[in-house]
Amino acid sequence: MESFREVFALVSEYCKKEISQVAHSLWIKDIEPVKLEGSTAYLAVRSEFKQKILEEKYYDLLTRAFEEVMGFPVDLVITSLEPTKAQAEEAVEKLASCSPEEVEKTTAGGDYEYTFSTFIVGPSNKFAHAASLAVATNPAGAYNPLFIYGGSGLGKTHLLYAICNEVLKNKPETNIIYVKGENFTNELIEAIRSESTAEFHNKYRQADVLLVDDIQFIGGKESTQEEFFHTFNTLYEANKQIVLTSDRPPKEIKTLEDRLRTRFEWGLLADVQPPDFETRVAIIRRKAELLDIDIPDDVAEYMANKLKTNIRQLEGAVKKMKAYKLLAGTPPSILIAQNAIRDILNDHQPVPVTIERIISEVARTYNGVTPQDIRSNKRSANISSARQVAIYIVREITQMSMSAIGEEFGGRDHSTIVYALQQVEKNMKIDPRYKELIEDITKNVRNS
Ligand SMILES: Nc1ncnc2c1ncn2[C@@H]1O[C@H](COP(=O)(O)OP(=O)(O)OP(=O)(O)O)[C@@H](O)[C@H]1O
Repeated sequence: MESFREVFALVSEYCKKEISQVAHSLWIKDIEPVKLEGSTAYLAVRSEFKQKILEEKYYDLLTRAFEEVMGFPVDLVITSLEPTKAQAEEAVEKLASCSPEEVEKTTAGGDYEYTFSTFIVGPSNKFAHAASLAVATNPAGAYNPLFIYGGSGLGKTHLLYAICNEVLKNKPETNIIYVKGENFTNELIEAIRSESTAEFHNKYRQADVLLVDDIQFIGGKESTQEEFFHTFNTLYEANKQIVLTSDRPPKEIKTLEDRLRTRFEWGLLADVQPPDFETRVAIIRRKAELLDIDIPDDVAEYMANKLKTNIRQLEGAVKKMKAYKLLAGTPPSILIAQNAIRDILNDHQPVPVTIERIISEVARTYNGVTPQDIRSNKRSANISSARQVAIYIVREITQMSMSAIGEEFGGRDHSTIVYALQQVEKNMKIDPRYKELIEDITKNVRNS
């Protein structure tokens, strides 16, 4: 028996080289080598789900690995065992440290479409929902533009896609363009670089419905705002529907040009707020249904009490419960919910903002300046100014030491960094627009 364990250790090693580490630790590592009878190898796993995955996805790999190790072809028989309590506890422990991507893999197939029918309506979002539905059933005939704003994970993107799906259902030939504010900027930069701005204009100005997610990202970016202004006017005058989302209302996007701000306010502003308790419970039930898992009422209520501000987190917790059930064989309970919620809250700690992100956000704001320019020694006024702003924001957000910042910006010394910080602080005092620009870039970096 011991020797079969040793054989399997080699098989496992072989597999490790062939697949990702995550896949290996999730599917192969815990396989129990039961016995070898003649040329048949018996393996056991702790759930039917794992057994199914192994049979469907890893059977060939395991067969190859056995043949490689044993020197002759081997038949595989994979069975599933009910987990013992200790095994279940161990699995819970292991799952607690799974990344969202790993959990995502185990719940793959539970995806649903972002439509109005999968959107749960409650007091916190009923206005935005009604406005979106009106726009979807009667594009450019209800509210134009529709501007939806609110915190992260509260359903703005879901509503945009729901509009898109509904419009296409009623009129499949509609030319709908969905774009993220950040990508609109990137595409424009690319179009300018490759001298294809005419195509860029045409693409956006031919939309029947234009949906822009996270429009706040165009704030402070001159040519993007200019371009968007003309796109907006063309579409609006041609009676085409425009829907925008943002993490804040137009008046709070400080670096948005006034002419855009007023246009964004021409139609309807609709906010989405964090859902109340009943809506949270309803969302958990609906997500559980979509993922085909039973969550008892007391467990759903417990979860709704703990996760209050972000629907993405509620959804994540339901997915975790499903993963626990599939991988560890443990059905939803308050205990399991506690684990799932702890993971979710840990997973959603703000991701450390990287210097890369700050530099590219600053570069996007300064026309004609690239991230490479910011890190370089070039001294043109525009580049130096962008570099100073990047240095200031890096210091603000990361609290890194001056010399560490100097290293990041092409080996500059401590005094150069101090000088940059002083310059930015001085400019912020004398120029309110400059100050707003810096505040907006900082917000964008933090919220992205
Ligand atoms: N009312 C709702 N009913 C059902 N699911 C919802 C609801 N609101 C949000 N969700 C789900 O929560 C998740 C996050 O929603 P979404 O991506 O739309 O948020 P967002 O407001 O666009 O967030 P961000 O600003 O961070 O992009 C999605 O999976 C979405 O389906």
